[in-house]
Amino acid sequence: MAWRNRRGALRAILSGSACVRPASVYDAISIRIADDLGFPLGMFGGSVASLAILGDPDIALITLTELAEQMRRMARAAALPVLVDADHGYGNALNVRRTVQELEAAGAAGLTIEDTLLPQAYGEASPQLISREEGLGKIKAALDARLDPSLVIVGRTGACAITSLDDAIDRAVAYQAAGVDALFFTGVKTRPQLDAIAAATTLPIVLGSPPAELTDWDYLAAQRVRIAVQGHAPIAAATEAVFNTLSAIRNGATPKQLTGLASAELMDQVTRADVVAERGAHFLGLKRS
Ligand SMILES: O=C([O-])CC(=O)C(=O)O
Ligand SMILES: [Mg+2]
Repeated sequence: MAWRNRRGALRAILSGSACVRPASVYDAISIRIADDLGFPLGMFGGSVASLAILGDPDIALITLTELAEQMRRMARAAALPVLVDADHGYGNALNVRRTVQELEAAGAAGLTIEDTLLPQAYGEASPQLISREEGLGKIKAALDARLDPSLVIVGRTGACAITSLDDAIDRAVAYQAAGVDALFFTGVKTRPQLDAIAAATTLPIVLGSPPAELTDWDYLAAQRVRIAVQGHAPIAAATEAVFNTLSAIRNGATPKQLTGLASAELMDQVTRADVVAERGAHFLGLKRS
């Protein structure tokens, strides 16, 4: 089955020896561009899902149905494997099971479940974690829900930035023992922190948007970091482009005066115009121009 190939490709990254920098993807066009540019992996962040679908910041207003539908659209548009940020799994451990089922059916190659308390708690300005026990229950539920054993389940902890490095390691060791395929850490700031994490665990590591001190890919690879997320610049670039284009039009520019637009060739490429024309000829009796 085609999904299995994508999941196999993500597994090959995790079991390889290099540190991959995924493309931040969020819709059908962005995943096709990432695929055409030769990225080996797409990352569908919860923050960009919120932006692309709701135009909202990353505050857990998005629903599982909306996330899964967007993943389905991307999986249809390109075969690039996608690692989905499934946040806290959209509820408790039983909701996590449902989240895994929906994202698996939508064609995700893998997904991450994190231990951040979401949505934000009443009266708490700074992020909180759920307990280690509840986090572990969610991870076990995620593993239990998987029908295709090749679907990659990543246990993610934000403890480094919220509680402590020791807590992050403690949680990761528990997720590892439960059987996750990889460990995702956010908030790791220094080499000694990463060294300690790598020494205490054995699974492949995913790092969320690492700081400058952690951008030597060979060093990261040597610490078993297989995926280093690079933020989500493409949707910011797209927002700037739409803003500039609409500003110019609003200020009186004619279509010919606009700059920074995709060429006709690029638009044909992202819409797979050749393939569509081929199908039109085969199935609809259309003459190719
Ligand atoms: O997935 C990432 O790169 C970080 C994250 O949690 C998000 O953007 O929602
Ligand atoms: Mg997120």
